[in-house]
Amino acid sequence: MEFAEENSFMRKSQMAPPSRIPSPGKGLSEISESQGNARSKMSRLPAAAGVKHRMNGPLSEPDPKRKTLAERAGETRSVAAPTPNSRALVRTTSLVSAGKSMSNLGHHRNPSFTSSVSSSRTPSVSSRHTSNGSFSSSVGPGGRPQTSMSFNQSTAKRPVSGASKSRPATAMDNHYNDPAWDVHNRLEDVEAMYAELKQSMQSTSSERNGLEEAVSVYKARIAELETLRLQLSSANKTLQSDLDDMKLKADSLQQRLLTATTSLDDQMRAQRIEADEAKRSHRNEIDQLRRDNVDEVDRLLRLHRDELRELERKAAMELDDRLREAERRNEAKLEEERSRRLREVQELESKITSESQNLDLALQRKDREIQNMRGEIEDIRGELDREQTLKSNLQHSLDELKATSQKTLAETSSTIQSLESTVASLRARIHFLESGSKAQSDSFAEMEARLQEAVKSAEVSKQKLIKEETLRRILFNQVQELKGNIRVMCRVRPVFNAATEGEIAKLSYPDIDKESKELEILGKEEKSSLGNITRKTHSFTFDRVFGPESQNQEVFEEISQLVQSALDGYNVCIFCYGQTGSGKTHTMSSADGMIPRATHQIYETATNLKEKGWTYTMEGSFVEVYNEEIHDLLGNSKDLDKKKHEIRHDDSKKQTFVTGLKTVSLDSPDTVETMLKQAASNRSVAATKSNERSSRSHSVFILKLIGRNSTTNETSEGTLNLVDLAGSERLKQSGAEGDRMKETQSINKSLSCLGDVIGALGQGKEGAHIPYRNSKLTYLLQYSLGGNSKTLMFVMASPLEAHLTETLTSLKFATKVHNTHIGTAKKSTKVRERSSD
Ligand SMILES: Nc1ncnc2c1ncn2[C@@H]1O[C@H](COP(=O)(O)OP(=O)(O)OP(=O)(O)O)[C@@H](O)[C@H]1O
Repeated sequence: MEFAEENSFMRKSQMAPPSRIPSPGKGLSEISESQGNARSKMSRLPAAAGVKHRMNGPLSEPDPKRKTLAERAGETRSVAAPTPNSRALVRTTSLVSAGKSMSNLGHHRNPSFTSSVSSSRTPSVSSRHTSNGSFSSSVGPGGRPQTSMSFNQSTAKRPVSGASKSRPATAMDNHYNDPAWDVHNRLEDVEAMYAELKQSMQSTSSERNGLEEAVSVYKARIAELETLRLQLSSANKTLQSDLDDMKLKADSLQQRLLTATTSLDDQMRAQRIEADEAKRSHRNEIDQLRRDNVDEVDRLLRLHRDELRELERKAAMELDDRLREAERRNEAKLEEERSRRLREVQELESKITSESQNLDLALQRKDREIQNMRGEIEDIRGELDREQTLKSNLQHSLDELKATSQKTLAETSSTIQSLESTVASLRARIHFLESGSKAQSDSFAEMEARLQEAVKSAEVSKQKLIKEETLRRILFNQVQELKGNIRVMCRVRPVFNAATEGEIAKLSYPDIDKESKELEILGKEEKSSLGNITRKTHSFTFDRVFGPESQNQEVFEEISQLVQSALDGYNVCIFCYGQTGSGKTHTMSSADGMIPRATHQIYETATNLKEKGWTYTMEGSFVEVYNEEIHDLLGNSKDLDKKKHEIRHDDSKKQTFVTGLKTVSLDSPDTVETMLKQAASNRSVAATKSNERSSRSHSVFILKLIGRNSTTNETSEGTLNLVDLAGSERLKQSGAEGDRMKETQSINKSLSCLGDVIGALGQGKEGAHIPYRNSKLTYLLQYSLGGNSKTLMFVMASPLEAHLTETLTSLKFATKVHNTHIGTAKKSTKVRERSSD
């Protein structure tokens, strides 16, 4: 706003800039000077015609060398005011000039003043012209416009002018020379001229007064303008100082802006660093959290599994205990009861025996008594017969005897009755004893019912276990997915003989005491353009790094979870990648390598899963991919390089078959050993034909696991592929020729295709083309790479300096694979390099 006002002020002041206003003083002095010049020139000019030209010159055409009024406006005013004389001398021209100036001024400043001046000037000029015209017509034939000044000069200077001698004769000269010169008339003329001149003088003086008045007005105007100029210059100064201030302010503002920008940059940099730091720490926290989660889930799973196992064990033990206890109790009870019953039976038997003996004795006695009685009766009858005569006498005795025998008979029958009742009571006793064994059988039934109950609760526990198993499978798969569907682990083989194997590379394991995920390798010496020798430290991070001391057992612990995934119905691929002699075969197919360990685990787990309703069938096949051809390592060794095998895919079931391949049903862990031996022998037969077959071909052990749960009707089909890749150093086409060249090209092609497939899978684009068909190896593993399948790559590293370049190449390839994530997101890592002198 301040600026705008100042600018408007400037604009206003420019409307009448001092430089454009003709300074009256200047104008006057200018005219005076020009008049003076004209005068001096006139004095030198020979002809009046020349005077006319010079008189008009300054008025009509300003000398181009002279400074303009505007230029002079800035100069110090040193011109002296014109003297009255000079004013008088130049008044005519001054009038014209002043008139013009005033006219100009008037145009710009004071129209009223201009009109007054011009109105007063015009008649005067016209009268002057008239007089000049009449004068000139009277004094010269040229009719030149003569000024009073020129007239005076010419009249004053004529007699003494040297120029008269040379100048051409004028009318005047003729008059002088004319003898008929009429002095009287001439005097009259002169008087008339004088009167006219006087009149002219008067009018001139009135004009002069007007002019003076104009000059005073003009001076006032000058003073005003001077004040204005001073004001303007002070305003200018103020503006200048304001401008300087503003410049200073602008400078300081610029400085502050610069400082602010720098500090903003610093702040932004600091914030960016902070953000990076926060991001890094956030990422670390997430990783830590994920790891913690995985550990926690692992721990929970372990706990859960332990608990389940404990529960199962407890339930089984409890069941066993209860059964045993029940049995024991029943047995004891039974034994007790039996012995009691036996005792009772024995007692009864002994009782019965003794009673029957008593009865027998009594019967014998009674029999004897009866015999005796019968003898007696016989005796009596004989006596009766003998004493029949003595009948009357003896009749009485006979009656008595009869009565006695009847009494004895009654007694005997009562004894028999009592014996019969004893037998009946004994029978009742036996019956009672028989009813005791019924109670026993009731207790058996009760025990049976309890047993059934226990069996039922065992069945419920079993169902619970089956459900828990399904849940475990889901949770387990989630844990595996959290760990990433593609994992890369590194294993460094030990140095076998430091004396013969040469220099050992500088490998270090920075976090060996913590997570064992990092590996650092000091690279080869490099010479810079300045001649400095440096060695780069290459840092790698994988899911796990196994040092030279690691054993196959330790390595297997890391992959056992993936083996479990195969049992749970997922496709799993475990690769070994690295140069020849780096330990691929040792890790994969040695006696305690991953293949035998995996199959052992599968047998064990499958057995444990039986009680959860799962039954598994396992089929194994072992193939070799050599020169882009499939060979059956379990087939006849003679057919190894001859028989053609084709890969076929069942897209609906997402399964792969190889035609003409021998498949072995693995019903015991020993079958695997036999299988591995046969594969190794087939390879060694092939090795006689072209050296080192194992390092020139890929071997793939395929284990198909088909599970069925009779309780839940669930099924699962998983495949475990254990792949021992060809030596990666063959990627170098180092002068290989013939068969070797073909092998090299095949290995090169299949390994780069494997990288391409993993890379394409890692991009995770739905429906994107995955180049499985580009090599036999990737085509064979089509359904075991990508999708829900899980992949683990072991990168094998040699610890020798001589193998350093190959080792670094392998580790860089593995890092690329590690940075790929299939299915679930995972942490990305980089190969870090730092130089050291
Ligand atoms: N971690 C290890 N511990 C002990 N010995 C090992 C280890 N790694 C490798 N070896 C031994 O080193 C030798 C070479 O290993 P191996 O044959 O496994 O290498 P490779 O990478 O399979 O080679 P190729 O590509 O020729 O098959 C073998 O004698 C093996 O037993």
